Amino acid sequence: MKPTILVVDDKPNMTAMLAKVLGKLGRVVTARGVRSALEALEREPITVVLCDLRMSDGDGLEVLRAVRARWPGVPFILMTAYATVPTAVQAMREGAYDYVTKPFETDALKALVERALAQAAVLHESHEPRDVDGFGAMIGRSPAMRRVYQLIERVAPTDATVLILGETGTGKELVARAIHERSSRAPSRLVAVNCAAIPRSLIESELFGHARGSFTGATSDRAGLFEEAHESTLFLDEIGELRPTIQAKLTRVLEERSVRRIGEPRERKVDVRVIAATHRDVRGMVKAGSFREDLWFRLNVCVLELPPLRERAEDIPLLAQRFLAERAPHAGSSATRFSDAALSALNAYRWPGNVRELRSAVERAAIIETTREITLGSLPPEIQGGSAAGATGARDTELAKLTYREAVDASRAEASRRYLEAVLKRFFGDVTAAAEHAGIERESFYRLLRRAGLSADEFRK
Ligand SMILES: Nc1ncnc2c1ncn2[C@@H]1O[C@H](COP(=O)(O)OP(=O)(O)OP(=O)(O)O)[C@@H](O)[C@H]1O
Repeated sequence: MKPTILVVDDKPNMTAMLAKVLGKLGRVVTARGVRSALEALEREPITVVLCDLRMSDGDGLEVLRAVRARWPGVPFILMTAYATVPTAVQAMREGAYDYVTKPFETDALKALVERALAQAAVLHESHEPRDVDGFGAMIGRSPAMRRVYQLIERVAPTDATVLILGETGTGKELVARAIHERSSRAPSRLVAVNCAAIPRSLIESELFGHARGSFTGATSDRAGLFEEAHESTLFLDEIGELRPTIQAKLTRVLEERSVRRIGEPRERKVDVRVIAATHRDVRGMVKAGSFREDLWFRLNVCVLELPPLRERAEDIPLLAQRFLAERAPHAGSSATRFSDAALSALNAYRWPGNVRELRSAVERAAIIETTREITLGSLPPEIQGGSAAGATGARDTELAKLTYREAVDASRAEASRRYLEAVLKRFFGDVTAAAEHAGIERESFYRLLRRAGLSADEFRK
């Protein structure tokens, strides 16, 4: 549902200007005074109110009081001249979301309204969640996931920058796609980039583009991903991996809404909605000085946190069942359900690789299993855990059910995971050092980690 912004001012040129500026963020409804503002609030659902203080038929504070009393979830922003700032402070005490002093910068006002819209989305989330099993490609019916779905619905139609936080494999990319698909930018392709997978020396040119000859290897002019995502959405995954210099440049692009290719003096306007994601603790990084505070302020307009799978264990059987139903036919398996022991092992496991790890565990089990029921023995050893049936003896009989190729592939995957864990442990989660030691490119190392459902973070603690 598109958010509705109510703009209240008795000067027609002001309402017209604001309607134009805020039109990108949602539907704008205008009112010329206190009475017509209250009528609009009665008439239709309003998401955010932006209201002048002094109007010919009364005072903005009257509107504020009515909003606080009857629509308490609707953020209220007061517009005021410098001379009346004490009244604005009074308005804040009475529960206004914020105030702006006239004359104001339109960009700053837009950013403020965006924040208020995001706040309205968060408040809305506390309303009764609908009873659903999933949302688009996302599966899950836990209250935590239903809140995520509601937030997606609320922020999608706004142009607000969104930051998605969550451990590896929690579905950050799925969320980014869901937001894009529900936005007015959906007809254009979402441009996605994993910042950790691009070599450090290339990331600046990859994002912002370059002019021919601007560095060795720049043999032709090249547009960056920001330009490629013009009029669409740019998904910046693993944003916590960006170096401070790139963070600074990114902040500037978000502020100015224009990019400068490396080696080019001119600015190019871009209309891009940014959705960023990271599995890192950015708040901690800001405190530690490794993530720029100004970029954090730009990104935290709307923060969407995805819970780790172990904190929404009620979703595990549902996810496992769906993944099995999807996979079994392709794997030539007749398995349609899980044994009780297998289900309780799935429920008890910690899932450091979250949904991605669950999906690959189920897919692997579907290949191994020859009966109609996935048994404990078909699950990866770390998931079988300490349970007696999961002891090595049982594994050999399971192994014997496989073809040679399946058995070797499964052991290779296991050996790879054990090796990755061991080197990450040795280098305390420092991927660059671990990859160098392993003799593998950093990007390939990340790919292997993903495949194994591992996160370097686990080893940093
Ligand atoms: N709620 C969910 N329902 C169904 N599938 C999911 C869900 N969450 C994640 N997945 C699946 O898990 C895998 C990982 O998801 P995704 O790539 O979105 O995670 P991520 O958080 O972006 O991971 P990373 O931080 O490693 O990039 C994908 O195969 C995705 O389809």
